Amino acid sequence: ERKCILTGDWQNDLGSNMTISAVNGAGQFSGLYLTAVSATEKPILVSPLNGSQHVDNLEHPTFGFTVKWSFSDSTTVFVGQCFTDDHGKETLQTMWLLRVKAKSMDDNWKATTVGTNVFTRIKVQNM
Ligand SMILES: O=C(CCCC[C@@H]1SC[C@@H]2NC(=O)N[C@@H]21)NCCc1cc([N+](=O)[O-])ccc1O
Repeated sequence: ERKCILTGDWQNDLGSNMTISAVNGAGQFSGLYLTAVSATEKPILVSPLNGSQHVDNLEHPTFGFTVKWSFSDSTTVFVGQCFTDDHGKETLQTMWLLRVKAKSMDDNWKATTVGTNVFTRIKVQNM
């Protein structure tokens, strides 16, 4: 009964922020991701994301998206589900895979890390 469309601004437990644009009829979306943490010394920059969510049954839809990091040769894919509590508060429960560029095939085994992130909506303070 409570709908969860991913459009809007989100923050996760690491303090990273993401803005998801309009979700089209097919459930596809794009957006921007500003990570609060990184595993590289390079300056962190806003990075593009693309993904899709289920829109057939909007109750607690699953989704996935890919962040192509603009400041390092690495990629993260997030997959998860949107949950809405009895007060209408939405959370995104996700797991991610971060793939870094291995120097050689010998280093391929250690090039992917996994983790979880929970996102909540950033409420825009009204004046
Ligand atoms: O750090 C990044 C980009 C930001 C990832 C932020 C993550 S995404 C999941 C989690 N959730 C969230 O919000 N932020 C974090 N790329 C790896 C850099 C790197 C490291 C090594 N190395 O360590 O060897 C080698 C080559 C490399 O290119």
